[in-house]
Amino acid sequence: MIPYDHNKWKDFSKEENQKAMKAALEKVKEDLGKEYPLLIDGEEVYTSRKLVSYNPADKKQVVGKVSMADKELAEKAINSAWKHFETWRKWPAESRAKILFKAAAIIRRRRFEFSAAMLYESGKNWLEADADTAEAIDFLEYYGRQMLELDKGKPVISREDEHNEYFYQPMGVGFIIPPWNFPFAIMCGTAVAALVTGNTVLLKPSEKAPVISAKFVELMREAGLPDGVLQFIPGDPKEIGDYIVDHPKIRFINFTGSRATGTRIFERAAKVQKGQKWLKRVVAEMGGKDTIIVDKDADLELAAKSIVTSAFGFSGQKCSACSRAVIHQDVYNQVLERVVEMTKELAVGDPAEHGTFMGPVIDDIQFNKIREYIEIGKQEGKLVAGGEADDSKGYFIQPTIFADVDPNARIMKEEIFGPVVAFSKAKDFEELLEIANNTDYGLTGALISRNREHLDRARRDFHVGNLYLNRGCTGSIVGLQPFGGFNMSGTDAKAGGPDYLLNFMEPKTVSEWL
Ligand SMILES: NC(=O)c1ccc[n+]([C@@H]2O[C@H](COP(=O)([O-])OP(=O)(O)OC[C@H]3O[C@@H](n4cnc5c(N)ncnc54)[C@H](O)[C@@H]3O)[C@@H](O)[C@H]2O)c1
Ligand SMILES: N[C@@H](CCC=O)C(=O)O
Repeated sequence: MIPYDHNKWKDFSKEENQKAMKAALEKVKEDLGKEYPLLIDGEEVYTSRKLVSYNPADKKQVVGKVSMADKELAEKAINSAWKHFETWRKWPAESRAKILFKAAAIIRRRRFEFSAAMLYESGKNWLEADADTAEAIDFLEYYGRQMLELDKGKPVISREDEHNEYFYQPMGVGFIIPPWNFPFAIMCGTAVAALVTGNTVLLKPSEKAPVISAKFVELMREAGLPDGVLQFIPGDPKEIGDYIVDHPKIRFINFTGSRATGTRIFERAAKVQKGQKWLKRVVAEMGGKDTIIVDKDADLELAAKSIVTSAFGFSGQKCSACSRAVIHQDVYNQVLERVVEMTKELAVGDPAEHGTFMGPVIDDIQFNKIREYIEIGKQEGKLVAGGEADDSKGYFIQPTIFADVDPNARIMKEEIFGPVVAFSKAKDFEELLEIANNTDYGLTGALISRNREHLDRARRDFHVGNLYLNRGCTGSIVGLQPFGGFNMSGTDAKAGGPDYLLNFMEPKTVSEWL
């Protein structure tokens, strides 16, 4: 087998890629408004209640309608998943991995189509959508190979008359709860990690991006995933979320999303329910309040570029987004001016247009929340760019910068999840680090510096799960930068890393007296 290699992003300066993307956007347009079923026990189920998915760049355009599960259907899905666990867990690891490799191959052949579907549903621009599709392929290829390795177990010591073994086995039925912002990559990665390890799962997609999940389910079936292994149960999280999390027959939960939902799930899952025979395992990857710090001797052009791309890529709707820029006082004005200059050049508009840097935010809820934070920002700092918002057609917010913000201000501490970055000044490197570490979170961060001693200090003392030196703080790649954060950013499961699959397996020791 060829070794794992990260899928390179498409170069949209090439005419062939531009043509392919335009053709895919036209093709996918024909599918807009289509209805998608649930998948329970291998059967497609259409229900009368639907999640209606709208294009955030054109809120009248319906992307698709996805059937909704209720508690009764969720119960059916749990029972079916246990039934099929009995066969799936015995499949050879290699056969399970081959389904992932096949799925990756199908996506590669239809790459632009998946990206186009995501663009309509989530408002990602061409490059962000392509990177999301590439990451989904990476997860499939990487986890498939990781499983083949894990299947060998780990060596333990035997004795003369005693043979000892240590290996990993699947756990049972898992509940997969992805966010909407990496609607393909994270949804696919969190699901297939649990599947390739031999578990059966219930996948409840985000209500804000159910269509791309429905397409993923079609894809996995096409790739040969047997019936009943993946139960697809979109629905209202308020109606079925707690019910499934609390259910005594759920063995583990793989959640990615906000701190509020993650901590709720973590607490509820800790309670042992009547009839429950295990302690539930919970992976909860949550939010961030990520900082780029700039040292006095830094490459200032690199600093400005890193801040702009990390703060405003995909309208700041990444858990890794730079929402705080903390700059050494000696270079503060220069960096701020350059960032404002670059920001004013960003193309904001319809993501379907080639060349758009920033599309809309996902929906009215996020739109209103971000606008509220912009108002708070006006009290807490000096608005030096953006601040305007327009929801007449889609949910557009201009890239926004606040200067001279106190390190303890709300916009410096709370996750906004939108195109808003706050600037603070620090007197020396100690203070840069101190401010960087002053939130409840600990997901990503970056230091721009030419000082080797400071780079080494940051490596040890900048308390984030993903630290970047002399580059921006977004854009982790499967197998290259395993991803996950400290503190209130979650359980640090490190998606796309060599330890991730262990979250969905239990190690077993077998000792035989000879
Ligand atoms: N750390 C990471 O790797 C990572 C990656 C992507 C996004 N995020 C974070 O995710 C958040 C944005 O995503 P979001 O808006 O989809 O988050 P969210 O918490 O609103 O929703 C996440 C998922 O949880 C579900 N959910 C909501 N209530 C539930 C309940 N009671 N029981 C079960 N499921 C429930 C939702 O339907 C959705 O599928 C941000 O905070 C972002 O930082 C983190
Ligand atoms: N892994 C992504 C962030 C995922 C969260 O939104 C990045 O590194 O930018």
